[in-house]
Amino acid sequence: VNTCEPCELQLINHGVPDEVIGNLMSDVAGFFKQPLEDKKEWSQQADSLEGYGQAFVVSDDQKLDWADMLYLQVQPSESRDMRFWPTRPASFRRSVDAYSSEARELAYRLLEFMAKGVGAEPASLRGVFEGQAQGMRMNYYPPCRQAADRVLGLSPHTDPNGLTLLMQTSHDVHGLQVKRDGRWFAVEALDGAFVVNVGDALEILSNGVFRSVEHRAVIHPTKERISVALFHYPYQDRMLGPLPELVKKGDKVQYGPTNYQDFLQQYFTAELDGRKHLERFQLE
Ligand SMILES: O=C(O)CCC(=O)C(=O)O
Ligand SMILES: [Fe+2]
Repeated sequence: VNTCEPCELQLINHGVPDEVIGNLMSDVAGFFKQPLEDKKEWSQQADSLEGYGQAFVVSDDQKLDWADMLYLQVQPSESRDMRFWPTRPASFRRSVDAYSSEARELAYRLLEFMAKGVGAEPASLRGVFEGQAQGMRMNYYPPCRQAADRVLGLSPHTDPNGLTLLMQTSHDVHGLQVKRDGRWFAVEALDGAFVVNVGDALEILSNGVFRSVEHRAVIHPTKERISVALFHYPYQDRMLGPLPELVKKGDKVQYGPTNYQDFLQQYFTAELDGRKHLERFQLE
C-alpha cells in the first residue's frame, strides 16, 4: 500500500490485467465515436434503466447534464438484457464481460480489506455483495468551450450501491470532483489506476463508518473525457441495515432496516441531488 500525496489516496496493486482494461476502454471509446444513428440502436426503452441515452431525466423542464451514457446490468450474467449490448465495436461484448468479472474480484477483495480495517470478519461485507448485481455506466463528456463553467457533466450525487470502481481515459483530463467539508476537490486520475468510491449501501451497512461520497463530474473546455463506473450492489432479497459487527461500540444506530429495492426505485426516479436521497433514510 502506498499513499498518494497530496490527495491521500491509498494505492494498492489492483490485479486487473492492463490488457483487459485497455480493451474495455478502447471499445467504449469506439462505441461513443459512432454516428448518433448507430448508437441509437441501443437506446433506452421505457421498460428499463439500461441502454444508451441520458441518465436521470425525470421531467421535460429540467436542465440536462452535458454527457451521453450507456448503462448495462452486467452481472450476474443471467440478468443481462442483450437488447442494450452494442455489437460494434465487434469485441465490445467480450471486453465488457472480461472486465466485469476481473473487476468484481477486485471489489470483493477491497470489501475484505475494509471489513478487516474496522476489526470485522473479512467475509462480513464480502458476503453482502458476492454474486450480486453489478452495473456498468459508461459516460461520455464532450468538450465545451462556451459552457464548461455553466453546465455539469454529471450533477452532484452519491452512488446508491456499495463500492464503485471508476476508470477513465485520458487521465490528464480532470473531471471527477468530490465534496469534502462543503468544498469541491478535483480527484487526480492516475494512469491505469481505479478510483474507488464508497456508495450509500456501504454507509448504511457500516452505520456511517464508511461515508458515501458526494461527487460530480465537470466538463473540459477542449478535451473529451470518458469514464466507466462499475457499481456493486448488495443483496436485495433481505432488508439492508447496519451489520452489528460494523457498528462501533457506543454509536447510535443511524439506519433502520431498509428495503433496498424501494431505496433504488426512489433513487432512479428522482433528479440527482447530492446526499439528500441517502439522508432521507437516516433515523431521526
Ligand atoms: O465521470 C466520472 O468520473 C463520475 C461518474 C459517476 O460518478 C457515475 O457514473 O456515477
Ligand atoms: Fe457516481
